[in-house]
This record gives sequence, structure tokens and C-alpha cells, in this order.
Amino acid sequence: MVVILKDVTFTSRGDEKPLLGPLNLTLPDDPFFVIYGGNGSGKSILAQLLAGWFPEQLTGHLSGSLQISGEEIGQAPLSTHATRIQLVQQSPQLQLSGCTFSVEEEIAFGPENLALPPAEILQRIDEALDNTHSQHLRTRHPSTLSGGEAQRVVLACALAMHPKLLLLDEAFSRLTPKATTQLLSELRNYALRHDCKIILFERAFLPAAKYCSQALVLKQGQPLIQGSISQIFQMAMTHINAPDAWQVIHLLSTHHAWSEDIPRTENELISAFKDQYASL
Ligand SMILES: Nc1ncnc2c1ncn2[C@@H]1O[C@H](COP(=O)(O)OP(=O)(O)OP(=O)(O)O)[C@@H](O)[C@H]1O
Repeated sequence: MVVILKDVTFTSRGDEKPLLGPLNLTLPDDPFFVIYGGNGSGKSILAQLLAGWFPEQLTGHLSGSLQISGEEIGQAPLSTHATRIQLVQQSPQLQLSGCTFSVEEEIAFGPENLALPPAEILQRIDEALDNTHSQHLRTRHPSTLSGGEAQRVVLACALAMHPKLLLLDEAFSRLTPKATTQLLSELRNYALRHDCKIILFERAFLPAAKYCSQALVLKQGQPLIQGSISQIFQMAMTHINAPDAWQVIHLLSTHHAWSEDIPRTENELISAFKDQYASL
């Protein structure tokens, strides 16, 4: 799926100052891309625009061009995007329908609305539960799920729609780093199997950096820098969260005392420290 933003600016209704933009972006050819930013940097607004929320759910003025697979956003009703674009937000309880009695029914909700044959719906439920490691939640009432369990289930609901563009707006915020890494690995397999692009919207450097080779950093709705993880690292680190070891690398880089690539995993971190300091 090709996503192209040209001079996109969004101003909320009643505001004068744009909340986002001007922003230019062409997604690289990788399955994953990450958009980093601190609180209020515009990640959710951008995610909602990409999900086609303008103008039905996101009212205001959009200028420039935001194209997804050649189709200009804002020109078709939001419901028409459901089969190709899915957005998972950071508060899972807000995304549960509230009208089903089991996780299985909740995942079936979208495919049933597409009037798919029952056998295909069942197959999609199974696949989505497997991909999110949630088979054990299948018969649970959605209202009894913990925060992390609910995040797995809303992700399963999104996957059951077989999206070609999956937007994950801090969608792992209630999961442990280990569970997040496990899900991201499953999502990479999903993306390759279904030719899907996944955009992560994150306040935390890890574990997104492990899966994305390219990133965009937002600050107050404006693009700060775009490029490889190594290229964006210095600027990103003043705006996002990262483990202490990466804070140390940031400090060393600031004092020109780091010459290695920026590690994207713990193992890369250990190797990089060995390479940098083994001779000392
Ligand atoms: N519908 C809206 N109308 C007016 N202002 C909005 C609307 N949605 C968000 N904003 C404002 O736009 C700015 C960007 O918000 P956004 O939710 O995109 O930030 P974010 O990067 O997702 O932040 P966080 O990490 O805190 O979730 C904030 O100042 C927010 O108050």
C-alpha cells in the first residue's frame, strides 16, 4: 500500500493554528515505519487522518494531499476504509463495541458486518487469536479483560479485517516489553503474508526501533527529522522515552564519544559497547 503526504496541514474546527503540518511523507518499502513524538506532538491526529477520520470524525480544515493507494483521503465515507485501513488506539476499552458477550463475538463483529461466509469468519477469528496469542481469551466477556488482554483483543479485531494499512497508536502501552516484542514479531509475519504496511506511533524508542529501519519524529505537529534510526536518534532522544543505556549513548554522542551505529536491540547494544570500549 502506497501512502503519500504532500504539504498536509490539519487545523481543527475553531482553531487558527494548525495542529499538524505542513508535513511531507512517503512511506518506505518496508513492512514497518515508526512515527515518534512526545506528548501532544500530533501522533494521534496523524494516525486519525491516515485512518480516514477526516471529515466525519475529525472536523476542521485539511489542506495539501494525503493519498493512500492513489485515493485522496476525505473523499470517501469512513466506513469504506474499514476493509483496508485499521487503527488501534492506546485505550482498548474505548474500542470494544460494548455489544458482544465474548471475545470471539467481538472479533467476529467486523467480518460479520462485511457479510462474509460463516466459515471464513471462523477462520479469521482463529487466525487473529493465534496472531495475538489470545486463544485462551476466546470465551471471555470483553468487559472482564485486563488492560493488556484488551489490547491484544482490539488488535485481533483489527487483524480480522485483513487490513493493508495497520495504524498502531501506542497500541502496546499496557503490555510488557516481552509481550510487545512477541506481538511485533507476529505482526511482521502478518505484514509479509498479507502485503500490509504497519505504522507505529510511539513515545518510546524501544522496541519499535528493532522492527523499523526508518522513522519520522514529530514535535508540536511539525516534522523534526526523518531518516534511519541512527539518523533520527540524537534529535528523537530529547523528546521520547528510552532505557538508561540508550540515554548514555545519547550523552556520549552529544560529546562525540560514540562512533558506532545506534543499537536497535539489547544484543546490538552489548556488541556496540564491546566494539567501542574493548580496547580501553
Ligand atoms: N479533536 C481535537 N480538537 C482540538 N485539538 C485536538 C484534538 N485532538 C488533539 N488535539 C490537540 O492536538 C495536539 C496533538 O494531540 P495528539 O493527541 O495528536 O498528541 P499525541 O502525540 O498523540 O500525544 P500523546 O502521546 O500525549 O497521546 C494536542 O495539543 C491536543 O490537545
